Amino acid sequence: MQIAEVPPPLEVEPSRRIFGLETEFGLHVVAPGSRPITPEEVAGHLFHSVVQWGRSSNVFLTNGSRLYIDVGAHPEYATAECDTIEDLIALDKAGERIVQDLVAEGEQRLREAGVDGQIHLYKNNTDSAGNSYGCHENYLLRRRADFAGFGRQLLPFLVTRQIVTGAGCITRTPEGAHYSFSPRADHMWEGMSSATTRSRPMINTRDEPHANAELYRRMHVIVGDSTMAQPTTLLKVGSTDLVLRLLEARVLMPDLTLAKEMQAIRDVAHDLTGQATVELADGSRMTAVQVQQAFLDAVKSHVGDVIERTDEVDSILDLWQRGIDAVRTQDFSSIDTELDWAIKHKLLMRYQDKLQCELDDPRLARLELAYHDVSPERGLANRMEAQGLIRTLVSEEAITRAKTTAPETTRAHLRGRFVREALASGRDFTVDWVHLKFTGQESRTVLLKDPFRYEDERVDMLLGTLSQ
Ligand SMILES: Nc1ncnc2c1ncn2[C@@H]1O[C@H](COP(=O)(O)OP(=O)(O)OP(=O)(O)O)[C@@H](O)[C@H]1O
Ligand SMILES: [Mg+2]
Repeated sequence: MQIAEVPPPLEVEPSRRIFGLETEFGLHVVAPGSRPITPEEVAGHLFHSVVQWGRSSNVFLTNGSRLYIDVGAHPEYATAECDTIEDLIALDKAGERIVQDLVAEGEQRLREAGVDGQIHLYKNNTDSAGNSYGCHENYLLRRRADFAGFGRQLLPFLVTRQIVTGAGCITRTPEGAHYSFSPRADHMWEGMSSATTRSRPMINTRDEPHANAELYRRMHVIVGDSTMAQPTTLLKVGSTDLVLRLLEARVLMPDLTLAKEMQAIRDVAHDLTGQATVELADGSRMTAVQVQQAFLDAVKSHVGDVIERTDEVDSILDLWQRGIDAVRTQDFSSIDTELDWAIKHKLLMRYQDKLQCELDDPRLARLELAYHDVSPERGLANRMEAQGLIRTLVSEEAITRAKTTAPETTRAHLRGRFVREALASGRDFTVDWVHLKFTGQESRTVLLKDPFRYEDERVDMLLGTLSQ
């Protein structure tokens, strides 16, 4: 394999970061009276058109993102590298639209195969069989960072951030049902490790930076819930980014190391009052509200020095504080159009009241599921957004553009251009996060080790060969 010479990395401001979100979607068919049908068969029909143009069920799109079928027949969409949270939200929402666009043809092909059914795609974290699937967050870090130390300091933050950024869920137990902050919390097995399947950790430490490994690492956070409401995504990624910025600047942070992370994440999830305490390594106890407030205070005290004040930083801090206050005061009205768990809680309480039923009533379970349906018509979150009941941060035009166009200020721009022009030319090609190549012996592989570089002569030359 010939590899074109790699240019030196760009000098970028230390505050610039690359973000990416990976989402696994739940796939479900409603086909009463039909023959048995496996998830693999449904996934095959759903991805038929993708395989037609991409010759694989694992493709990169013109928006720089990756779309594929993961184990367990879950469609997965991994956003392209973004260097702003606004781009990330637009690309994340674009992913919902992209998978939903496959549904009509998938249903048509199902009918041809003798199954008259509706395909539903859910951006949620558990299925009815109790399996859990995730939304993974990726944050670029500088290599000199003390990765393990950062992870340890980040864990108390990740364990407790669910009180603001959780998706909310009805938890059923032998003693009855209750509402919890996070559907993902019960499915985490350990704090940090390099395995995702065997023992599901909150931070995956596998060292695969998808970038120049001498300069960068990728923090792969797998404890988060999939978020529907755009402000929840902003807060989830934005607050984590701000805490990482403090760690990178090595400012003194309170030591909130937890004694038992797994116990803590479950206790916090199941206590909507925010009063349950977690045990710290030094034997003291704090509530989740106090832990989150300590992180928020640390961040606030460095706005103006370590953290540059921007409108976005202000809106993250404002929502973060309102979220904590809502749990502390048990008055959720100031966040119930912005934070998923509170939006869903309000919706479910209203229907429970109307139906005069218990919380474990199947009609409420259906409502909860419908919240996560990515269909614009059937999905409740989407319909609530359209009615102004859920706040949005990016325009529908920006989301539509993000379905086909990559962010302009990261490596994804080069990948998007390459995929677009290669598809138009009909030449076979292979692409991943760091490589671009036309298939064939004579073609060079372009190695894109710098995720911040969005212009590159080698890519121009490679694409120039198309017109020769
Ligand atoms: N250098 C980087 N820093 C941070 N995020 C990155 C970087 N390069 C790529 N990403 C993001 O990481 C995510 C990678 O998703 P993908 O599902 O392909 O990866 P993976 O976690 O490596 O693998 P898998 O899911 O197959 O185990 C994407 O969202 C992408 O935008
Ligand atoms: Mg992945």
